[in-house]
Order: sequence, then C-alpha cells, then structure tokens
Amino acid sequence: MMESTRMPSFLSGVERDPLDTDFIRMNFRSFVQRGILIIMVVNPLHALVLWLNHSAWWQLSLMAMFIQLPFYPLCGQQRSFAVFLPSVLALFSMVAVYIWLFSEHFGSSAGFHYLIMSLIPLVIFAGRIGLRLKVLICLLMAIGMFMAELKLPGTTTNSMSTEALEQLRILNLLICFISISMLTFTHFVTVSRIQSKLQYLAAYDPLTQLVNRRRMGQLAEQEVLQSRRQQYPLSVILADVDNFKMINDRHGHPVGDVALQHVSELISAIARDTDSCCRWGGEEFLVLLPHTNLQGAIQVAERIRQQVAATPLNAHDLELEMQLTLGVAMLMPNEKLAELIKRADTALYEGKRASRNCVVKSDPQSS
Ligand SMILES: Nc1nc2c(ncn2[C@@H]2O[C@H](COP(=O)(O)OP(=O)(O)OP(=O)(O)O)[C@@H](O)[C@H]2O)c(=O)[nH]1
Repeated sequence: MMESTRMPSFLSGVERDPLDTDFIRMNFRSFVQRGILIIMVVNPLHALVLWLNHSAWWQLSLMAMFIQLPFYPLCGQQRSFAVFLPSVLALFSMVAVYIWLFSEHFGSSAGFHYLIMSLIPLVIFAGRIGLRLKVLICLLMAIGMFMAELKLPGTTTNSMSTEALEQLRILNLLICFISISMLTFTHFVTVSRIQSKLQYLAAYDPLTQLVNRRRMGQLAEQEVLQSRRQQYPLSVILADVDNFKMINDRHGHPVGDVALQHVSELISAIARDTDSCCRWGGEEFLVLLPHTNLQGAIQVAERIRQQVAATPLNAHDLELEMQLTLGVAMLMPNEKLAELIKRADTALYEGKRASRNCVVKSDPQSS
C-alpha cells in the first residue's frame, strides 16, 4: 500500500521543520529499529546482572524485551506513518517507564537514569518534530536525569549490595556510551553516503553518465589555467547530433534517449583517458582535449564523426543511422574559456549550415 504524502490531521498542529525531508524520515526509521536491536541486547544484560545478584527484577527486564520486540517490524520503512507514529510513541513511553521503574527501585547508584542520554540521538534525528520541540524534549530529559542523579535513594526492598549496584551503574554507563556511539556512527555513515550520491548527481548527467555542463565548466577552467602555466596546447570539440528532433518526433523520446546514450558511449570510447567528455546540452556534447593542438583535435573529431556514422543504433527493433556535426577550436593565448567554446560553437553552426555530418575547425585568424 502506498504511503500517504499528506500529513495526518492529528499532526497538523505540529511544527514542520525545514529539515524534515524524506531522507531524515527514512533515516529515523532505521534509527528506531537500531534502537530496538540495542534494547534486545540491553535487557538481557540487565536481566543477567540482576539474576546473578538474586534480584527477581530480572524477569521484568526480560518481559520488557519481549514486549518491545514486536515493535521492530512496525517501525519499518514500508509501514505507513499512521502505524509508525503510535508505535514509536508507545516504544518511547515503554523505555521511559522502564528507566523510571528501575531507577525508582534501585536508586541512582544503579545508573538506570543514565540510559536517558542514549535517547538523545533519537530525539535529535527525528524528522517530524520541530527544532524547538527537540530542544524542549532534550531539556526535559536532562532535568529528569539530573533529578534522578540527585534524589533517588532506591527502595529498601531491592536488597542489592553496593558492589551489585556498582556493577549495574558501570553496565548502564557502558550501554549509554555504546548506543550513542552506534547511533551517531550510523548517522554519519548514512550522511556520508547521501553526500557522495549528491556530489555525483551534481556532477554527472543521469542519462549518459557523462559529466554535466556545470562540472565540465569547472574542469575546463582548471585545464585552461594549467595549459597556460605549463604551456601545452588545449582544444575542444563541440558535437551536435544532426536532425535529432526528427528521431524524437518519429520514434519517440525513449528512443531519443537511447540514441543519446549510444552517441555518448561512442564519443567516450574514442576519447583518451586524459580527455573529458560532457553532455553540454540536449543533444550537444563537449570534449576537452588537453595536450592536443588543432590538427590533433580535428583528427579526433573526424574519428568520432566516422564512428557515429558507421555505427547505427539498434534499439526497440529499429536500426537507426545517426550523424554528428562537430566544431573544433584550440585555445589561443589570453583567450577565455567562454570565448574558446563560443568559437567551437560558431564552427559547429557553420557545419550545420553547410552540409551537416562534417567537422569544421575554428580558424583563430578569422575570428
Ligand atoms: N529524447 C531526448 N531528446 C532531447 C533531450 N534533450 C533535448 N532533446 C531534444 O533534442 C532536440 C533538438 O532539436 P534541434 O535543436 O531542433 O536540433 P536537431 O533536430 O538536431 O537539428 P540540427 O541540430 O539542426 O541538426 C529537441 O527536439 C529536444 O527536445 C533528451 O534528453 N532526450
């Protein structure tokens, strides 16, 4: 069942945080599930220490684990928000009650109240609550924890020795440390993954997997500076698919897309590793050729033209012949990148006007 994209009416009063993105929401769900897995380890550890110290409360600890276990699937990514929200609230309340009951019974020296700290990452990374509410919840948790630290003597019936309470306190501190580390580390890994994906999306064209115009602009500016400093020739080829509109109109956009992929593969295969190929616009490609003079660039452009003309596209039960017109220009002393590309563009459109399916060089003398 598709999850509703509209906020449930009972949440309409809740402040929407600008950071409340799908990513944060998905991340929060896997966070809650990790938190449940941590509980699955924590409760048996508590039960073990309590059992070793002859406290009947070990049963309560195990019982809490079995009650919380079914919430794992209820907090999964596929669940609707109407299922997830009550589940996570119930879970949070149960953890709070567990901490409160055990702190009341064993007193602050058993350190159960420290576990409040391990909830901080869950509150901070929650998607649907606003920043002010998060700060308020964290503040309340801090007050609760410090009050417990100062005021809870524990009941007289708990019959735990000072050594046993010390063991519990160390265990709880350890749990706190490990769960905060695990949750923040998980967050760090997810954010790093998303960041590299965003970097990829910002630099590459999704259709052809070539670098996009924005990234090519940066690469080309660096290359212009370097070629000037080290005094080596730098050329560009601007290639445009001939009559591409006709391919789209006759065979549809999906075939047009495959045709663009086909051309980009042929261009990339001919370019050297040190060259950079980019999807410059709709059906335009730019190739940057460092250490290549005008004559060399014309040869590369001619090879690309011939290869595209000789390699029809076979797709969707079609055999489609394609052709390119290419403009070539070499960087002149003191010329700016934009001027260089403009000359290649002018040469390209000379080729379009003349005959198409040809290579035209930009003559620096004539410009
Ligand atoms: N399928 C597909 N078409 C695209 C894409 N980007 C641009 N186009 C199309 O490319 C076509 C370009 O058409 P024109 O600029 O008229 O050029 P042309 O038909 O190749 O003609 P000439 O360049 O003069 O040979 C337009 O129909 C655009 O819609 C894309 O990503 N996919």
